Amino acid sequence: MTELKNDRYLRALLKQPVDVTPVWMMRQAGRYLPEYREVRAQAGDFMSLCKNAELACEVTLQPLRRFPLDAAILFSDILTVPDAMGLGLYFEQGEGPKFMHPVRSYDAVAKLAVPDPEDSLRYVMDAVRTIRRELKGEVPLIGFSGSPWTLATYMVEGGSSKTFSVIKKMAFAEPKALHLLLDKLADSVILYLNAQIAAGAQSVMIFDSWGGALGHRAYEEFSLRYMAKIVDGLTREADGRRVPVTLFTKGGGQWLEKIAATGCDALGLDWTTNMADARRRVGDKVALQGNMDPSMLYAEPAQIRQEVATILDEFGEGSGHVFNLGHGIHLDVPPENAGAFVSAVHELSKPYHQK
Ligand SMILES: Cc1c2[nH]c(c1CCC(=O)O)Cc1[nH]c(c(CCC(=O)O)c1C)Cc1[nH]c(c(CCC(=O)O)c1C)Cc1[nH]c(c(C)c1CCC(=O)O)C2
Repeated sequence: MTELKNDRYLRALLKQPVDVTPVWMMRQAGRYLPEYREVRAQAGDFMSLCKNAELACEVTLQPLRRFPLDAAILFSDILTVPDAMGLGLYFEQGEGPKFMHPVRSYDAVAKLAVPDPEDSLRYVMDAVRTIRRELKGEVPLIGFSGSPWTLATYMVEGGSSKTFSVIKKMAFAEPKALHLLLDKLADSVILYLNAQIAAGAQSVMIFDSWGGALGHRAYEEFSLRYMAKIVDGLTREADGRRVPVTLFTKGGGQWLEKIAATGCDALGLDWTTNMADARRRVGDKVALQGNMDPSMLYAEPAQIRQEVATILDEFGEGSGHVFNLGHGIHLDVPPENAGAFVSAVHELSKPYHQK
């Protein structure tokens, strides 16, 4: 195995000393980069890009050529898992992801099988292996998955939703069906992430993008419980190093203590949470990732720099902070502004690591 040249992202997740605060951006590979749009056009559609290991590797590396990011994230999607379960994923222009066969009854859930990651999801593992090889130890590679609840929202609703009325109806009128679905998804995600780790992912992140749509008791019952099951089932060491796990519930600020108690290594924060409060509440247990509002990247570089300075100051001295946006980068952000963000984190964070 090639030695890792820059490991500050992994070190910060384990709260080990670093020289500067590491930074990466959710959705750092994507449509805001002209070079991505070019490769995407070459591939045809988005899923063909995900299924081509060489092209998926190419777009993973694109943002790293432009900016001194401290981690690469696998180019893929959370919806590969339900697709492998046979739901027929497709993307409608301008409307986001859709499923041909949504799952809406106990019987439909009972028929779903847990996918073998080295079979129907082999293209993802091939992408991980290719990216690891091409990274040549420059920075660590992050693998990822959706949370069972977030995956289930797409599978039951049939696509994106604003109200989540179909899945909430299932949650409260037919809870047995939803629990069976969430349990199968948790098993699928454990196999999927462990296969990514075996293929070379050095850290994994679980995106619970829609956990914040649940009430506080429902969040524990339908989302947190299944993420905890996944944390318990994950391989936590590879190549003689710990494989840190980050849980990100968007809109989950009120549940930080409970999320930290799952045994994960780090929490992803969106921009609605104050970093100083978060550190006070859970900073002795877990590292924190986040949390600039992605819309701040529309501002002038000087203002972006000021916002970075404020968030660094909120976190304060010492390790345990991975800088990021509070959610994915918007597709119409000028790439130069993303560059100003990344440089600001490295330049302004030095004094916080000098003890
Ligand atoms: C909810 C969710 C999805 N996918 C994902 C989530 C969880 C994170 C979040 O909350 O944003 C996760 C995801 N999707 C993608 C990544 C790649 C890695 C990265 O750079 O962070 C990751 C980590 C690529 C992508 N996934 C998608 C794109 C755009 C595809 C394109 O090129 O047209 C990319 C770069 C497609 C996708 N896939 C999904 C949506 C809502 C969309 C956007 C649809 C649209 O805007 O048309 C589902």
